[in-house]
Amino acid sequence: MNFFDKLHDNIARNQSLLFVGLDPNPEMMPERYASLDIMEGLWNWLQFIIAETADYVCAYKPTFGFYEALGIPGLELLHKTLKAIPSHIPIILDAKHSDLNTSTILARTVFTEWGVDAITLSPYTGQDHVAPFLVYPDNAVFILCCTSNPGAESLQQYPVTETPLYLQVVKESKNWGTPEQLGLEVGTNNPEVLALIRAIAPERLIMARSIWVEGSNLNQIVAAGLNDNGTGLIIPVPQDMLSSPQLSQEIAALCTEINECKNNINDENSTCNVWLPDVSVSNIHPQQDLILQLYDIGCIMFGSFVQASGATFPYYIDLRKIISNPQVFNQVLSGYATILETLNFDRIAGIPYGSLPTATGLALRLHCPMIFPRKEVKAHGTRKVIEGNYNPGETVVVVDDILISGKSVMEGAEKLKSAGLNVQDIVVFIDHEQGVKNRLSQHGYNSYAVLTLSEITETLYQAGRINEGQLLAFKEG
Ligand SMILES: O=P(O)(O)OC[C@H]1O[C@H](OP(=O)(O)OP(=O)(O)O)[C@H](O)[C@@H]1O
Ligand SMILES: O=C(O)c1cc(=O)[nH]c(=O)[nH]1
Repeated sequence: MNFFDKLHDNIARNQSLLFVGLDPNPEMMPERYASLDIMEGLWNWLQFIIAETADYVCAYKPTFGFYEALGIPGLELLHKTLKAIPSHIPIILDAKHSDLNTSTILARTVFTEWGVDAITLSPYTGQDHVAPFLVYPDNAVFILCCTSNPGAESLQQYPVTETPLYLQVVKESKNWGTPEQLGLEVGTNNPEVLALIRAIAPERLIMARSIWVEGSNLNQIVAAGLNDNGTGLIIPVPQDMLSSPQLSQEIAALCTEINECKNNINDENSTCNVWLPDVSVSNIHPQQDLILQLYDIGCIMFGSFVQASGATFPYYIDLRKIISNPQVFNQVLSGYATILETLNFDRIAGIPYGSLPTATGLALRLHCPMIFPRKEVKAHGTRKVIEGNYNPGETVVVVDDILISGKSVMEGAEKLKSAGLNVQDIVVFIDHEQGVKNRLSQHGYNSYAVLTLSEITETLYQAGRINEGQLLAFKEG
């Protein structure tokens, strides 16, 4: 089970948004363990914390640095601790790792050997450093975008008047991984900061930190951090509580308090206008995150472009770029897969060249053989029109990236039909609309699209990515 599902199962099972830090910090170890050898004292304390809290948490978060600081016995203690955590509870290793050369090996070690579910990472070394952790589909990362350290403010808030760096980190990191694989670590007790981040990242899981300082308003923090569905936020148990001999009673009470707070907010939908930024959250498209990422990686361009049909449009949609962004590519494949799973077929055919990587990805994801009709037949070699093996009479689903006039998919489908294959269903990522589906239907094809061009343009407009003039350019095509 992937991290996201495991976390949500546990939130539901324990009715808790709380996560507990499992930190063998000798300075915080309660007096009652002081007579023991230090490693034994820390181990007893950690076991006590797990036993007392396992029914009240959604996740555990061991901090790597505390274990490292104890040397070899510390690493042994980490392994014992990881093993002692009940297997249904997800583990977030707090490593804030950002050492480029070691990412690949550390990702493999923590995810495949240590059984860690998620890890915290620093963003400063960019996607290059995060990507090695995201090749494990069942695991996740939390990107540190903001801390409560006073000394960090001059960096985080820079430049004060425009988008401060911490919000830029949020925007940028959204391009690195899917909402299921990439969450945000947010250290603040300021609900305004949390609300600004939530407005930019409505779909991301937020791991709150540093909220338990004097004067914090729990209700405002929870209201600012929850997403539109009243979820998407996990909250730390205060460090002091973990030293208490009555830990289970105290954490149960805190859990109840947070749930009451959450339920009241969700019931009243009482997000407070005083600190909610002026961002419209109504009518958010379920694929908003993906649409914005496609725009941000340059798949949607403005300018005078000649189309395959010979017409000139004031824009061009270039979905070929997705292959260079594995996270985006993966989400695009999921969009297609949701439709393909409802259809019956023996093989998948991609339309060259743009859709060959997509068809390949889908063939691998759905464990289905692939073929493709060639664009041009070679004058050497086998001179085949269709590449790949197939048997006449089989049913083929055709996959292409975009329907503009529908000419390319129909030509491809005709080649497949000439070889004795049945083609009825055509699945594309974007339907340019303008009646092309009807045209395909008149030729006997059912067509399905993950997104329509108008859904994309409306979403980009609402999110402020394109202006009115650009919106009109799309509408008037
Ligand atoms: O509906 P249509 O009017 O046919 O336009 C859409 C087609 O155009 C593009 O391919 P293109 O011809 O640019 O070739 P490529 O994929 O090889 O780059 C795109 O990949 C579609 O297949
Ligand atoms: O050739 C076209 O018409 C065309 C292809 C494509 O990928 N995107 C687009 O906007 N037009």
